[in-house]
Amino acid sequence: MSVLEDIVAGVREDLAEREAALPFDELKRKAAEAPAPRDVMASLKESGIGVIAEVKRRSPSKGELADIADPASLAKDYEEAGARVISVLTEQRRFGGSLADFDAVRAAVDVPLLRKDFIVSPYQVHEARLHGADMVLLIVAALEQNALAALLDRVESLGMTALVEIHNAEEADRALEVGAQVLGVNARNLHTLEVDRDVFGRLAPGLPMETFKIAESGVRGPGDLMAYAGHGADAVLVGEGLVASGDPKGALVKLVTAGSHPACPRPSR
Ligand SMILES: O=C(O)c1ccccc1NCC(=O)[C@H](O)[C@H](O)COP(=O)(O)O
Repeated sequence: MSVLEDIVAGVREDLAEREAALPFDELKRKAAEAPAPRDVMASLKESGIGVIAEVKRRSPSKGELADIADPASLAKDYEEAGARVISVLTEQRRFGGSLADFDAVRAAVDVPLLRKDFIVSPYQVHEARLHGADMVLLIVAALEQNALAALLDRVESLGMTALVEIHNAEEADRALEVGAQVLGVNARNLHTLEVDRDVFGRLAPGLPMETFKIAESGVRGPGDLMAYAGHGADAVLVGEGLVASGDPKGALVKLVTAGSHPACPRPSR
């Protein structure tokens, strides 16, 4: 079983428990009453290279990353430092995240929030909405094509933005076929868990100019952000480089400053 299959199997087990506790129809009814989603693209398209800052406790590749006693306080630091979007991992078994973390962050900040999880069912999309998500991650490698199309449609029909994650040209084709407009190129190989920052530079030239391109994983400092920007990234998504830095707010300020510096390459549209 690959790492991804293993994670998804656990996600499905946990999901079954939540579905038993709160039936889908009831969840949908409640989610429909949630405040409207924020405009993620308006935030991401502000000038410069935006930073999506992640609340990430641990990971399959690195184990324990940071003891985040107060995710709300971390998120406030991210907001003050200029995060365009805050990503909150809600997968429990391998990342130590939770919907409780998401709720704490939602209550603390006003910036758009990304629910970062392994989404395999419409239930999780409505659940994200119920908890105040504005953006939802869809990982192409974790989904059959029909499911990818249906989930993308579901996310958009609820007024949220889908971040469609790809790792290679075949996944890029699949994402484009279903009409994805916001593409996350993840440098982390889901089989080996190794990070290869060159993946973005290899894939980006083949992606339509009008798509919004987010470089995910491997940003450890301003140099990595600048390099991704040089290859056409519109934004970067950063977890470990912030939470394991010892000074997440300071580390994010450095990235945000680099992303808005006149010397930082800008995507040409
Ligand atoms: O982070 C992992 O080890 C991992 C393993 C398997 C699937 C996904 C994984 N990470 C999810 C992410 O996409 C990252 O949290 C995100 O891109 C930030 O990466 P980083 O800045 O390198 O922490």
